[in-house]
Amino acid sequence: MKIAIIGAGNLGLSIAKGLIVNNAFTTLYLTKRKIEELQNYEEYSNVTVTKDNREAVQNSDILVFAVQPTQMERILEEIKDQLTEKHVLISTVTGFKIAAMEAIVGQDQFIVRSMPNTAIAVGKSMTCLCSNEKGEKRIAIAEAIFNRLGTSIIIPENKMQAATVICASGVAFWMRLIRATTQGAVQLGFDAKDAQQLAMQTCLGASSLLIESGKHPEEEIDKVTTPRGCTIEGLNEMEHNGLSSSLIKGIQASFKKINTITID
Ligand SMILES: NC(=O)C1=CN([C@@H]2O[C@H](COP(=O)(O)OP(=O)(O)OC[C@H]3O[C@@H](n4cnc5c(N)ncnc54)[C@H](O)[C@@H]3O)[C@@H](O)[C@H]2O)C=CC1
Ligand SMILES: O=C(O)[C@@H]1CCC=N1
Repeated sequence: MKIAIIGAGNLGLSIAKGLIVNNAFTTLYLTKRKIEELQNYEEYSNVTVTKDNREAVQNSDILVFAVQPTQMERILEEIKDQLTEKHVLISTVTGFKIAAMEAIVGQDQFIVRSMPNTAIAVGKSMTCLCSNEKGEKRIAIAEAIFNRLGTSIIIPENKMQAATVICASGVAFWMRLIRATTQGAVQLGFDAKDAQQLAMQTCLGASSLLIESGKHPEEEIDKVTTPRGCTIEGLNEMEHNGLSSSLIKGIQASFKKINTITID
């Protein structure tokens, strides 16, 4: 596959790392305004680093757009006359709807909207996908890419905003929970390194239990909470202080914010 990542910033480079580690491309173009920051990638013989989006589009089939929402319109305008039947456009751009892309490049393009997360760098992204009508014929290509770099599901476009919060912002939410657990472990006497390892691996174990068993979290919680034991004591104290409520309110705030970020 000849892939171009238009906008090799935080997410674009995470995708590039995942593609490189998994050897999942024939050629890879990385574009960015300040390409000096991408020097490390020039050592790969099949990776090209350039400021020239048009060169990247001309020499690639799969175009992954990973620019800020306010940059997307200009970039689509810049490359639209180069699009041919070989191209599949995969946008990761938050809040930028398929109709807005079609308004610029036309409906007769294979358009996929995706919402991956930065765990794509280590092949563990939860990615949500949807497409325009024409894109339905090639969404399988996007699925193949994202399944190689994690797990993907196809959802209706009207759920992409929610998917952004849960999957993309979600990485930051879980990181903060791991960080807070680490701080607690340090207070209980572990050094910082051990504390983080305990927090990370316990998080991975909890998640793996659910993924492999298909069970509800409360069923697993019941197995841990000894009556009158320390776990229920801690859990109830957390809930009295608003743990679940705080998370849910944060998710709502994040969701509402997306309505404004293409306008700022
Ligand atoms: N960071 C994340 O975890 C996620 C981000 N997203 C979305 O992906 C998009 C990118 O996000 P980030 O990587 O965080 O942003 P970023 O700001 O780190 O990356 C954007 C990149 O685009 C480059 N760029 C700007 N104008 C350009 C142009 N004309 N041609 C080529 N490159 C250009 C910038 O130099 C920058 O490196 C955003 O729309 C964001 O909402 C979606 C899911 C997760
Ligand atoms: O924070 C943001 O706006 C972007 C979208 C999801 C992750 N990062």
